[in-house]
Amino acid sequence: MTKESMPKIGGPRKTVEFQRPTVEVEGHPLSEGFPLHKVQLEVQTGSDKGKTETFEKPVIRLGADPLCDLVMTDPTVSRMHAEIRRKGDHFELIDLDSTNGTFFDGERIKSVELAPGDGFQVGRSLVAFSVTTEQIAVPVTDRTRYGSIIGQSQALREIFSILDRVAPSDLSVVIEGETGSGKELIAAAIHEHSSRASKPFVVFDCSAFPPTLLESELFGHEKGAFSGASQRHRGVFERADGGTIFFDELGEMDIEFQAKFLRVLETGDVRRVGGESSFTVDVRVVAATNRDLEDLVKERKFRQDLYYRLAKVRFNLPPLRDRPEDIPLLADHFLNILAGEENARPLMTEDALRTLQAYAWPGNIRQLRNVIEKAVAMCRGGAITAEYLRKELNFAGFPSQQPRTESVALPAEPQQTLGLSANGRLVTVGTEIEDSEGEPIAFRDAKDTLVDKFERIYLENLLERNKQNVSATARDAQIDRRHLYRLLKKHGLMADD
Ligand SMILES: Nc1ncnc2c1ncn2[C@@H]1O[C@H](COP(=O)(O)OP(=O)(O)OP(=O)(O)O)[C@@H](O)[C@H]1O
Repeated sequence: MTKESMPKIGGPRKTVEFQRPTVEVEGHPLSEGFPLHKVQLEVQTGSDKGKTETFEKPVIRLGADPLCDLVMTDPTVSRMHAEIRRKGDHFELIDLDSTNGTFFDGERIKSVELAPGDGFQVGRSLVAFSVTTEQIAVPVTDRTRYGSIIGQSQALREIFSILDRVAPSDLSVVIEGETGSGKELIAAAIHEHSSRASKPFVVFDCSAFPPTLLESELFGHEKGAFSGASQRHRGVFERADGGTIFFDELGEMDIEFQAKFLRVLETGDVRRVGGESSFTVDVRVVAATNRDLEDLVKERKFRQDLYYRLAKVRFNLPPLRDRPEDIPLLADHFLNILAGEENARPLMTEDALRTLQAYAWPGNIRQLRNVIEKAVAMCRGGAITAEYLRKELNFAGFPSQQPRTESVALPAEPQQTLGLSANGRLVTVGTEIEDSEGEPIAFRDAKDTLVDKFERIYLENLLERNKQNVSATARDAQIDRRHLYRLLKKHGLMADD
């Protein structure tokens, strides 16, 4: 390694520009506030005439029972008479087998879709239904924890604030972020903080099934529906009824299948493969992707209507290297949970912590956890030192494994280079700030170019070291094999098939 490319660990850290996470709620940036939809019910006739209440809940129950949300004294109203359910953008009025019935447009109904401005009748009382939308400013919370998600960076605290609002609603959520950055953990926390918490949370990896199997995996199949279908199979939607489905790697879902998927999301009606009739399910959807879905939509690899249906709330979860402030808390948390007994917990020196904060973490928090797990075993009861970590993180001797040098993304010194030494080669990647026309390059574009170059060099070298063995390369890089395949394809290092 040349002197120039030696990392300066423990030196003063220059300020790296804080990148706000992109958080959009129903297409509006969070900075414009959070649109909160409230349902308003006004009783217009009968003994409760004039009673007006607003609700934020996904299910509003009307009846004579004091446990109902809108409690009515009209003697023709049953104890649990009817309920209004929010289903994504829609609202449904459902009669709960009341004695005197629920009426809409003069007809007794079992269930009907309600639009703002509609009126309906429970027993003899007429009720007006409306929806109000308020823009609510979302302050950044002081909390450093949301369920089991830990972090104190401004990015995470903003996300905690929005989760506070979003989790109890039934809004579908799309989380974008690199592998290992905590997308599944956020999905699980959303479920745990919703009224669905006691119902199933089912994870479905869209990249794990070929297009031909997607339908039977998601919707189930009847016995004999196709050769090999020796039993009736309950699909993911059926198993998750009442709960939440987390669709991981959503960007990988076969485009042909997306129309069917969207139909089920819109209607809640599922038909098993080979089945004669359909049944209704009620699920909330949280999805994750490490690709930019908007780009996929532009490239016509992802349906726009499905994107709009799912991305009611969209988070961009920043990679760990962009939120080093989270590392001390995360390191402490992992030391606590991984050390077992207190006296087995090694100390972490300040220099060691700074080393962790200077490192680029291609495998994000998953990799941090793995490194600490190993350190706990190796340094049992002693100290985790910067020296140990440097060795450990340099173990493969590859570029990304080097702790970050101060020359990365330093706005004041734009022409500095990131020296990457691998297999005796010195690779220099410029952090250009101007294009060939002399026009400034946006921070994001410059960073993407640099990261692309880095990914390619890193993968080429690691593959070479592992004699092109993909499994070994994924293991050394501490990334998921499927993610590695995608990166290899992206950089043309592997044939498409
Ligand atoms: N903020 C956090 N606090 C505590 N643990 C975290 C945090 N973020 C991630 N983790 C832990 O890091 C590991 C990886 O997280 P997770 O599986 O949620 O990432 P992911 O983005 O879904 O990854 P992939 O894209 O590869 O599926 C898990 O063990 C998770 O518990």
